Amino acid sequence: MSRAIDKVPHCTTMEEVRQGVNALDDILVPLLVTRSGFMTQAARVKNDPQRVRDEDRIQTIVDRVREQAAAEGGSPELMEQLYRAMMELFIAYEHQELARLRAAGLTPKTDKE
Ligand SMILES: C=C(O[C@@H]1C=C(C(=O)O)C=C[C@H]1O)C(=O)O
Repeated sequence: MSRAIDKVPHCTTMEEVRQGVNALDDILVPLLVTRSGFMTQAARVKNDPQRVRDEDRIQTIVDRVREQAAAEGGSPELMEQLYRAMMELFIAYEHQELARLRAAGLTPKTDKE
């Protein structure tokens, strides 16, 4: 048994709490930057603003992370809310990246590929 929730120590001061949060942010931020890099890849591969938002894929991810959160002893509801909010921001970023790539010379698709 090594669930993520079991790795949280009992804290007695806010210094301890914030030290723990900072240590996790040091891991999370680089991962989120890498995730954003995949949005740039998605923007180029899709090359179509109408394909940026993909509701089926969003639902697949929500189902996955709910299950993962539960297995790690966390709240599926919280994980779904976090992921839905995060994906909205990544979708906006993907649109921004597609516009940037097109301004830099990516040719818009002429037909469905
Ligand atoms: C990266 C994609 O584009 C969008 C962003 C997603 C994400 O943040 O994971 C998921 C679905 C899409 O709405 C994708 O289609 O996979």
